[in-house]
Amino acid sequence: MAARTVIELDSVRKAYGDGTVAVEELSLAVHEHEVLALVGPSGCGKSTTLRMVNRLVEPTSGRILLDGEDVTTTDPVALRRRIGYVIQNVGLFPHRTVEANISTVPALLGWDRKRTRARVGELLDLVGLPAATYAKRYPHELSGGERQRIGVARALATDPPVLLMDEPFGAVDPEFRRHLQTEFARIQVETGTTVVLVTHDIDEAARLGDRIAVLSRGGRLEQVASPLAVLAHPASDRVRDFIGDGSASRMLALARVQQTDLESADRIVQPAPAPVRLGARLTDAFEAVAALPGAAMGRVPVVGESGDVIGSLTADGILGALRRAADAAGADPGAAGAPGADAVRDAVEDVPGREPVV
Ligand SMILES: Nc1ncnc2c1ncn2[C@@H]1O[C@H](COP(=O)(O)OP(=O)(O)OP(=O)(O)O)[C@@H](O)[C@H]1O
Repeated sequence: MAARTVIELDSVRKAYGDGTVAVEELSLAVHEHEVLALVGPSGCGKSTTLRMVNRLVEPTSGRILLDGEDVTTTDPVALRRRIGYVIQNVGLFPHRTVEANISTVPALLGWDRKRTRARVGELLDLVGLPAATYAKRYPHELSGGERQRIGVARALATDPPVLLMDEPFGAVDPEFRRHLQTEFARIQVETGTTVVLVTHDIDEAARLGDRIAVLSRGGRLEQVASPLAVLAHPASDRVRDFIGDGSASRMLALARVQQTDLESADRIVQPAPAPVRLGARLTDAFEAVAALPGAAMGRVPVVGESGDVIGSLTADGILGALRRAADAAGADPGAAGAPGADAVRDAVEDVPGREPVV
């Protein structure tokens, strides 16, 4: 069954007062429960697009529908209660405690104290910051990453069906950013919230997005597809330029080890290296194969759900898996020069023990 469309942009255009065209004839549908990552170079209209959905910016022409209802005819205050909004640096109220910050919208909606307090506790648990420690703190008593998480908790307070996030992890250092991304992915799966995530970081988009929409300057939609399809088969030179190098490693992170990638377990050299699980990310399999000493002939055992060894994986198996992933994403993996195939070839080039790829 086709996913339900929650947000629909229909030929939306935004020209600012000074004549700058930020968004040009943009048509795009966001499906229920998905994370749609909106990416593109600086100034390509990502934030403008996001802010038109919750009416912080009014479109010049075109229509934006939320659950089939034209947002321009919806009361903006009522609209924003249905749409959570998280921005970089969060914008927490500095003189209010964490608890009061998260309670902002519930208070506007007239929730009683008991219900609000229970909800604050739930949300703090959800973002991994226990109420006993954090509820009474002020924003200046939190780290940047903690503030960011409170921003997410605040945006989710009334369980909005839609969450708009504008560079939500932009202000934190790379290592913690990764951690927040993992947390966010977990929370999104748990809540099922439909999310539009603006980022200029293709890795973040590939990691978190169910689909990626790539915009180019002037707010033109270049491609909207799954992360693998975008990485393996960029629709235009502008998309290819934006993705830049490194798409093989991103594809490794997105594809999984499947039964068809395996060879027999017979040739595993003893003592056997630590196994990889069927269904593991190719990144993990790649790292396991790359770490093998030469004597192991570049072969790791693969275990099934029961923990039994069901086969072995080599660098060529990983290459095959990447080609399959590229294939499934729409590229022609066999074609010389197909971006997926080239990227894959480069990715496995230095793995010890692999046969040369002909
Ligand atoms: N209020 C405004 N008045 C005039 N031009 C604006 C205004 N806001 C944004 N713009 C312009 O519209 C274009 C799109 O801006 P927008 O902020 O939507 O891009 P973006 O893709 O989110 O950029 P970034 O990644 O740098 O945040 C830019 O050229 C910007 O200068």
